[in-house]
Amino acid sequence: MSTAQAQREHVETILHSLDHPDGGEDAVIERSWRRCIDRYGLDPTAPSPPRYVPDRTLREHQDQADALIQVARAGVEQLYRQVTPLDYVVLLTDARGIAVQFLGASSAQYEHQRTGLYLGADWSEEHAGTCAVGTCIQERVPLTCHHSDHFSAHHIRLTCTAAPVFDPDGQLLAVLDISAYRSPESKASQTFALQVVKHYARMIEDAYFLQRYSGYHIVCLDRSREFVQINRRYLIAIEEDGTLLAANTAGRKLLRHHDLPLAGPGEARPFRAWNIQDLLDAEINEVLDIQRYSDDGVRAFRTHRHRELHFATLLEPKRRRAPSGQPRPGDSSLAPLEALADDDPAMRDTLTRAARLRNEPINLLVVGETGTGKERMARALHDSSRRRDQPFVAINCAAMPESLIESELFGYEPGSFTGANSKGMKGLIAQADGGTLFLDEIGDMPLQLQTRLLRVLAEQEVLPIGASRPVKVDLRVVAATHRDLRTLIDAGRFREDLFYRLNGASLRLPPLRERADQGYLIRRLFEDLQAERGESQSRLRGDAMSALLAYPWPGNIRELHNALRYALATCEGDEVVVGDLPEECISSHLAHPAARPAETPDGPIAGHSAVARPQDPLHEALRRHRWNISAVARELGLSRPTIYRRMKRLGITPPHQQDAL
Ligand SMILES: Nc1ncnc2c1ncn2[C@@H]1O[C@H](COP(=O)(O)OP(=O)(O)OP(=O)(O)O)[C@@H](O)[C@H]1O
Repeated sequence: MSTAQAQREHVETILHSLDHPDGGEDAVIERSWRRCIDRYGLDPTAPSPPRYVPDRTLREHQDQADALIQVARAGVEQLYRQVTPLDYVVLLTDARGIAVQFLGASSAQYEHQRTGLYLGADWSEEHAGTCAVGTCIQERVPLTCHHSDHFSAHHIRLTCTAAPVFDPDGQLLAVLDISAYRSPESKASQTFALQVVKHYARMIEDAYFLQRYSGYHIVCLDRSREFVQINRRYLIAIEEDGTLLAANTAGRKLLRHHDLPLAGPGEARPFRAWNIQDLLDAEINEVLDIQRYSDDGVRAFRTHRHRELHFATLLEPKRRRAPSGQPRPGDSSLAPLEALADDDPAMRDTLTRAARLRNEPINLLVVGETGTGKERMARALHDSSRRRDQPFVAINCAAMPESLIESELFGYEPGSFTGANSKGMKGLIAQADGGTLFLDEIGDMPLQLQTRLLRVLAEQEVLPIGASRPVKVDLRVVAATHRDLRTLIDAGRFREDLFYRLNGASLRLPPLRERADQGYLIRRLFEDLQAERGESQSRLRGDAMSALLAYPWPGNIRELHNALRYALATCEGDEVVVGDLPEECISSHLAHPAARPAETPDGPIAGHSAVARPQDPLHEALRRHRWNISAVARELGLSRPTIYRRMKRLGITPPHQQDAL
């Protein structure tokens, strides 16, 4: 049959089946065809060239799926090795159907790209019509979309089999797909493909689950004693007291079967409402001590509800906060990165990525608001990397006068321009040879220098001003910006090709106001300042700490740093108390935490004005205590002379003295 004839027949089949739905075994496909017509308004006869997202969008999708891609890598490669002799390619898409990982024979790259079986292709049903990935996303089930199951007549030579990968909350995370251009006519020929893809999707899902809950006890259950150690069918993560935290897909089914419905999409009951003892007829100690009380690390328990026999093993928690890029236990080289944060989830994700990337031969872009610690991150990356004994050279592209940037960066030969040093100068880029070049505020680099920098990065060599021969350099570049480089690119102020060179991967730093580990940062900054002042006696009293924690910090860690520096400089003795903090922190402490003075976005901390306003905290406290200086001193933790000094500085005169003036 000719292709045109096959396509015509295909369209007729679709239209006929929509008029006479039989709800048979291909009900999933029929539902999808109906969506294509009714919901997306697609036409099966219309040409449907593959749709690719732009490179930068692909990179965003890959960044978002990074944790999964890393975990899935070994599984995807293993699957590819199994199916490549049968001429399949392997795709991993995110939950929106964008292919974020692809493995296929490079000799057929043109065909892959033409068909859309390639990185960056959009296989959502809305765009591609009925297809394995898109329909799997809609239906949330493994399926094969074979030949004319595809909605578009242009896809009918393909056979594609996909299975969903769910995250521990039951949300769709990704879709794993294998596809081939040639296959037997019968759909039954793909039964084995379906089993294989389901198997690998489950392996990836479980690996992701184990990694995400590696800081907790994980109970592994199976109906067979022999298999529980190797199969680990049901995985349930629990707290020390048995509270249920999460379960893999099979585990969630098991719990539902025992009338313990868990919060998944659309389910109301929160996970933490249950305890492992609601499922198993066992004391929590018996579960946590499985290893101790059995020879082979396996114990049998019955379920409460159906008295079913299950065999259990237990995975012990690993250290909770270690970035997963940690190569071997006890590796102290990660300490500089580890020190940047405590238990803030966004920072932990960034640090995990940073740990993984620290020795990769790619350039990194650190993004975040002003003062969120971008330079600190660049330094920590350097100190954690194999380049740590080589130079770290930091350049602020915004602070350097434009006329100097070129010579500072690239250096110059003796006598190459008027005013130049007669001995010539080694540029900063060459000084960073072997180490890390940190380019801060890269968005402010003039366009003409961007072109030269691009050449340095592409060729790994630098041409000093006035020199005829370039000098080889071995660089790892970490660039940072608080600007949206994409907007600058669109405005023609930043070179897109340079952006891609610099953005081998990006690391995002959250603003201070969103960080959950503010207490940790305060303690660290306080210690740093003490070290800077060469002292170690001072301590931060509880009320000062509470005031700092309650203060609604904006995005900038530098403001917090300045507040502590001010407090250490003005405190009496070796204790910083709430009254030593800048006025606005005291004010916020005394009033409601939300009553925040007007912000000065990038400037220094406001509020050190020499003239007291009636709403100034000291003024307020004095009025509240009816000008009883001892009471105010007690509340602010300051001595009476300090209160008097501050009153003088702020020009505050008690009412009873005003008459005397
Ligand atoms: N994780 C951290 N732990 C302790 N101090 C930090 C941390 N991150 C930043 N700081 C401190 O906050 C201040 C600002 O940090 P840094 O200069 O690295 O920020 P930045 O984002 O590069 O700033 P800018 O946008 O102005 O260039 C510095 O005083 C730094 O020491």
